[in-house]
Amino acid sequence: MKKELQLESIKKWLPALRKTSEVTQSNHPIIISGPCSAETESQTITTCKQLAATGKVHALRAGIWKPRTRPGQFEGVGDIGLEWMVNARKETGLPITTEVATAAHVEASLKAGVDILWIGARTTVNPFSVQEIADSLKGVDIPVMVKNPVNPDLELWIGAVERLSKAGITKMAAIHRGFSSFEKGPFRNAPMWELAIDLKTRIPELDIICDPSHITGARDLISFVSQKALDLDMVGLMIESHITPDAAWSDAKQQVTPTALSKILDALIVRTASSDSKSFKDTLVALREQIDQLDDDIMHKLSARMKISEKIGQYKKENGVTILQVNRWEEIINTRVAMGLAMGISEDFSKEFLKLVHQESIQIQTNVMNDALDKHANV
Ligand SMILES: C=C(O[C@@H]1C=C(C(=O)O)C=C[C@H]1O)C(=O)O
Repeated sequence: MKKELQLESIKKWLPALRKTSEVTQSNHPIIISGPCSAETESQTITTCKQLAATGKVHALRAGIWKPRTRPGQFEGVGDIGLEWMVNARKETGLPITTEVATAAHVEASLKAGVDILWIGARTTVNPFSVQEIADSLKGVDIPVMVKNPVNPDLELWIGAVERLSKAGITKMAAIHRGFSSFEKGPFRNAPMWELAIDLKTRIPELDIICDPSHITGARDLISFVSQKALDLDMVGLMIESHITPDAAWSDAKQQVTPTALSKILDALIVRTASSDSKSFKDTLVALREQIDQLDDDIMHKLSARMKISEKIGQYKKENGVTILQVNRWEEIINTRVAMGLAMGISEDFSKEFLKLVHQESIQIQTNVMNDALDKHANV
């Protein structure tokens, strides 16, 4: 059972940032950019000025306190960096945002007049830290963005939003930066888009921004992930930029120059969440009716399959035969995957889908074998 959300009102504040740039169309993504870390005053200010000159950036970011995996790496310049950011705002007129991980960071950022705060993935993961930040923000009306936790736990992500909401923060957004995974894939952090989709479903009023820099960890892949984020109706992108990315003191591989950022943004296709065209709507309705019918068929077939599995379970019980039948299962996987491939269904999808069906089938037979009183208990 999903727990009821403990949220006060969430106000949409990100769209108002559009007026800070030349790109003001209502569906255009909100772009937040700036260096991974503020390194020197000139690096910070020059990067920010070049970003502002593109006319495509709505807010400036820079890390001042950097959580690093191992000690001995560059851990940020500390409070002095806030002054540089404030100067960057003065030079560009753009709002500034930085990451806070402790009450002391919040205090320093508020004192300096930072416009927007964000909570990083390594902080969202820890309810003590999130609560400390929430407590330090009581009575303060500042926008806060919450990155997903490093592990794929939607409840932790939602929990952080709830803690801030209970502290009275109303201007919030989520940042999707991907999830650490043991198995290394093509990206630095696995996007696991389904978690962002689940968050959007659970809290529709919470805007989501994508952070393709941290998902990819590689500048060449940023365009691809950015486009996907827009096509999943995310409202904006946070992309790291640096005047000389290869010489950056942190995350060199994923930063881009302001010029490269501008090119990435120009190439993005911005689509709208809906269309007013009558013929589009009519066609969509007709196609969705076909999907409804097919889903109806699929659900009936699944139900029929589970009923047969239940019968098999009963029969196995009477004959003292085990539930799991590996040979039969292997045969099913092999034949269905081949069938799927011939029909244009990917191997990954067929395998995942069949695994779920098998799990449920085993569960049903387990219930039969054990005469489980509660048929829904996962025993
Ligand atoms: C249904 C059976 O039991 C299990 C479930 C299977 C299925 O859902 O297709 C296949 C093999 C068994 O692991 C069976 O033995 O046929």
